[in-house]
Amino acid sequence: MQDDPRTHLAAAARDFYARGWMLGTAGNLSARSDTDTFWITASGRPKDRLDAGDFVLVDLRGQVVQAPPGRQPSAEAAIHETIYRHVPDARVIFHVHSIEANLCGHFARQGRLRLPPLEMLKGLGVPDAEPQVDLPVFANHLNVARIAEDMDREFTGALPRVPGALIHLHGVTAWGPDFLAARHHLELLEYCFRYLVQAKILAIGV
Ligand SMILES: CSCCC(=O)C(=O)COP(=O)(O)O
Ligand SMILES: [Zn+2]
Repeated sequence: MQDDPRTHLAAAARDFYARGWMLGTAGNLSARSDTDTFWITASGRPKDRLDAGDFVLVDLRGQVVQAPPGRQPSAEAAIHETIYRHVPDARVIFHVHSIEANLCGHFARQGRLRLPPLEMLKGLGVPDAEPQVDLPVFANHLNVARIAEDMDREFTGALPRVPGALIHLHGVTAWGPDFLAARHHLELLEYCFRYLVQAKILAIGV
């Protein structure tokens, strides 16, 4: 049970809820199970109290493989599928709704958010001395399939240099090869967002 991905996902959700990133059932988390399937949070569940009955096993074509009674996969499972199909080393995906991520969408230009050139970017796999790195920003759509299609098109051209993406006025998604790396990537992106918001308030050019 200790190594059940659902245990790790529930613990991550409690942590993110406590940080104010998954309030009011917002967000969804997933982890690859084997080559073709992943566990994802069921839709509409409170993220501070998930248990094994709050996860659905789906395959990379969106088919439900195993679901507890009355549970549907996250409405945003198609976004997770798209990332798993394109990013071979993504095995854990965290999607959360923080205030700072949503404010930073307003700083994006032409579907890109320039990240601040901080030392912290090394933790996102950018070791450059003077980094100029953009995070992809996707339009939000009521029809989640459209977001996934936009992401599929973009990632078919090139994968983002950092393991994450923003959906405007919605939230951020970060991924990694394991639970710890995915959490670090999410924390580092959220740190960048807080920095950008503070820099704007202080009128510091980034
Ligand atoms: C109140 S959050 C609105 C839906 C959303 O964006 C989200 O992340 C949660 O959707 P889910 O179906 O995974 O519960
Ligand atoms: Zn969402």
